[in-house]
Amino acid sequence: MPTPIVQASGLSKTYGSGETAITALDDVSVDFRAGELTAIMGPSGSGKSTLMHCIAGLDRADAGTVTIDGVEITDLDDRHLTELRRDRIGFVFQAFNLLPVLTAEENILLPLTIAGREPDPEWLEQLVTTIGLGDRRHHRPSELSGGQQQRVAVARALASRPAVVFADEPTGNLDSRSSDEILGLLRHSVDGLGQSVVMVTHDPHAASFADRLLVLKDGRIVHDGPAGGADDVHERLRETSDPTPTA
Ligand SMILES: Nc1ncnc2c1ncn2[C@@H]1O[C@H](COP(=O)(O)OP(=O)(O)OP(=O)(O)O)[C@@H](O)[C@H]1O
Repeated sequence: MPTPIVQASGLSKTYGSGETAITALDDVSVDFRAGELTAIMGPSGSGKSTLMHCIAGLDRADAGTVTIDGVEITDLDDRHLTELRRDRIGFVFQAFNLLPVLTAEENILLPLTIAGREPDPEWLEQLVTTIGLGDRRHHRPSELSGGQQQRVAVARALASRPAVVFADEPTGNLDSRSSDEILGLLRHSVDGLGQSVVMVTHDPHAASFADRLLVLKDGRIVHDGPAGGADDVHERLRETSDPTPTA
């Protein structure tokens, strides 16, 4: 078995203290393999964002360890953690977070520009071709549709050829057609470009694009298996939800 690209072990995180304390993560251990698209689902408040933020080095867990691409991030100081995030991790959020004064292509290159790194021209061309913007690569975000803006955000996340891309509700702001384009793009980034993606979503249809489905509940993983189709995802969510109260 190849070494996982992300390994999390014994992650726990509690917000607040005393009677009002909330356990957002309760001793979670999970590995993410390279070359896979994983969907993380679960009810509101089940700990999805907290898990993603802790494994992506955006937040620190109270206990446990996280290793990304062979580097244990738990021990890194803030400066090295920032560098690792910049160089080895791609992020896609629900809000596209593009800089309005830059063109699409400049936005894609921004993380490399900030890092003082030269883009790999072949990779850049492949990305721009993949997101299918054509001449619009020189347009500003305000001149692009929401779906096009998110395609730019996906290309930006992939620009540094990261070890892993974390996507938090990447289709939350999009209509169904644009959503499918973004999900197809994330799928292609895995199948065609050899990338690894971990995606938080509320949408069973979005999760059906994944290879693997994790379901969280009360800060614990209650299901881990192949994603299957949207009906299978619905069924896994039903199985892991609270039983309907019978009065
Ligand atoms: N900064 C915070 N301060 C206090 N409690 C928090 C904080 N962030 C999250 N929580 C709590 O931790 C628990 C897990 O939150 P988290 O945002 O990880 O859940 P989620 O599954 O991503 O929810 P959603 O689907 O609504 O985004 C929730 O009970 C939430 O209220």
